[in-house]
Amino acid sequence: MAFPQSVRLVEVGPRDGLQNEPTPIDTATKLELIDRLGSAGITHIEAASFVSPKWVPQMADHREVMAGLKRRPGVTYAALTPNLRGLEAALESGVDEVAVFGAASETFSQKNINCSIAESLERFAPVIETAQAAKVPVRGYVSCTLGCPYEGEIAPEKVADVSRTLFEMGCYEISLGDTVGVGTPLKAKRMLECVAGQVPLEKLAAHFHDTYGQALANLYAVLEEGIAVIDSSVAGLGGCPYAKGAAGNVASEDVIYLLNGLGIASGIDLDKLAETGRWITETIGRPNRSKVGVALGAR
Ligand SMILES: CC(C)(COP(=O)([O-])OP(=O)([O-])OC[C@H]1O[C@@H](n2cnc3c(N)ncnc32)[C@H](O)[C@@H]1OP(=O)([O-])[O-])[C@@H](O)C(=O)NCCC(=O)NCCSC(=O)C[C@@](C)(O)CC(=O)[O-]
Repeated sequence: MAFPQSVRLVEVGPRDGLQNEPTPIDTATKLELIDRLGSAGITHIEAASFVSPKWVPQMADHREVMAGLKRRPGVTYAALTPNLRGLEAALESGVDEVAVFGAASETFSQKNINCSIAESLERFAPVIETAQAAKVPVRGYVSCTLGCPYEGEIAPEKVADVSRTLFEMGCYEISLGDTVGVGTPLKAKRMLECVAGQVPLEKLAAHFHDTYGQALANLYAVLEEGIAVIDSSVAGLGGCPYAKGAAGNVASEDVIYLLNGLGIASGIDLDKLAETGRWITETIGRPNRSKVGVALGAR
């Protein structure tokens, strides 16, 4: 395979990036972040998560976030919906797209959504059907594709199995999560090859965390295989509440710098994005984990 000509960036900072923050972040800050990301040219933003506020308190203002969006034409505002209750609330809030999130690890599934993989798929079936009836596209996440914080190694065949099931159930795209950021390039390539044997490559996305500093190298490996959708988080914000020690997603700024160097189009203004990364990290008092963002800020 060859590199894709263009990549669609799915910005998950307002959701994955903020969901694990220990101190409350006000809705106005989340809304300004989303607006700035849109102004930098990002066309796909995961804005909220309709999960239980007992499980993830930081996402409790999902309705207020959706209601307060300054919607930009051409931008998709998406949200996570783990069950029918979350979906119904998301649809009432006018969401453009929803996502169900499963795992390739039984233990992670239990810790994250309190059910087995099989039970999660049963739970997602009516979510997908109802969303489709409302003409709202559904994305499917698979966590722990390159390793699990509880079980260690995960067989690529297991990842392929869950991915195929979600795809056949009606998810239009499957996002492959290296939830704990333990992957390395060859492993990422092999996992992708295995999954692409079951789900068309153009329906797959890479969602890599950067705990071990391998995320950009892993992305390069899967870009070479033709992956054309990448999830990332501005300033590398984030971490999963149910994957202790996991760092944030690969930083969006670093991904765009890599893509620019490869001549792969993204339509994103790197300077505006980097400025947004510096603004949000200063506002919430977090280190900026984008090397590109820090370097551009120092010029
Ligand atoms: C799925 C559940 C709800 C099951 O949780 P449960 O306890 O099994 O379900 P339940 O039906 O018994 O509900 C428990 C409580 O939550 C309420 N509840 C139930 N559903 C909702 C809802 N939709 N919205 C608001 N409230 C809800 C429900 O009413 C009840 O409240 P109580 O009666 O105790 O007062 C729970 O486990 C949960 O919310 N988990 C979310 C975990 C999460 O958000 N994790 C982070 C996102 S995944 C991720 O980051 C990975 C990803 C996607 O980025 C990819 C990667 O990197 O790998």
